[in-house]
Amino acid sequence: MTAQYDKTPVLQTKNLVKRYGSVTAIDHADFELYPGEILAVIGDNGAGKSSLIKALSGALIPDEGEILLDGKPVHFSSPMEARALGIETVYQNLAVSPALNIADNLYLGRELLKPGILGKVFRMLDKKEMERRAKDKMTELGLMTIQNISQAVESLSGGQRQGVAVARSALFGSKVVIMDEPTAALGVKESRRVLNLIKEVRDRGLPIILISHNMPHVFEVADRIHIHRLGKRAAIVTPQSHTMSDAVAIMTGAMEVGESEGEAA
Ligand SMILES: Nc1ncnc2c1ncn2[C@@H]1O[C@H](COP(=O)(O)OP(=O)(O)OP(=O)(O)O)[C@@H](O)[C@H]1O
Repeated sequence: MTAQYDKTPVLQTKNLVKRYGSVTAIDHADFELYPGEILAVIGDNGAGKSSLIKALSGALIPDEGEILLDGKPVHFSSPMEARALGIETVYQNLAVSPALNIADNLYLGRELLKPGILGKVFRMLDKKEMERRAKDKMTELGLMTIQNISQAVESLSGGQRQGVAVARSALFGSKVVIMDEPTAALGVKESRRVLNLIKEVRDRGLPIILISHNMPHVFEVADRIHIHRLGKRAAIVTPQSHTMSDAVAIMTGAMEVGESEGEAA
């Protein structure tokens, strides 16, 4: 799926504000994610990226401003509420349970149950169906180098674990997948796999917000790059319009991007 910038943004903020005492972590921030794109969010430490992403994933309640999903205002008071509307987040510290197997991890907290014989009270886990669907999703994403769906996650490499977390987000995220530093803890080869996986998820129709400090990774996979500075968007650039050093200069305030260039926030 190619990016559709003429459509209504899938996820958007208008004038979003979050203050912690005297610190304004989100300062009237505007943000747009369009269908079919990988949007990278970059910024210096403390620029407010995490706060913005937390607001979009329901982990933080903003003080002011609006969040719109498919053009309609939404109010999340917990990550569960955002998830219920199709916004899945893959956190940096990987919410996978090492002792459980791959299929169980994919369905953790959202287990499938067998139709109840004794009504809804004593329903059993539908292990077979969970394994079947997990296998389908892992195969679809090209992740079935992981041989056995009932393999414990603790026996997987860091990249494979990240793959399980990404597969889970692709399985349940019906609107948006947010990935927070997905390659931060990975080696070169494993990062490559995860980057390919991110592109695969985008190509299958789910837009992605990628938060990363890794400029080469950002410039490799992003369709657009949202540069955050001092609590709000400083610019939108693309890997074609700007270099990595331009992006760093915009992040630090050494370069300003003017409206006339048509790329400014
Ligand atoms: N829970 C909190 N309480 C008080 N201040 C906070 C809290 N969370 C964030 N901040 C402050 O808000 C500002 C933005 O922080 P945030 O973590 O969103 O930035 P970031 O761009 O994600 O940084 P990093 O790249 O270092 O993770 C910082 O000044 C930070 O100290």
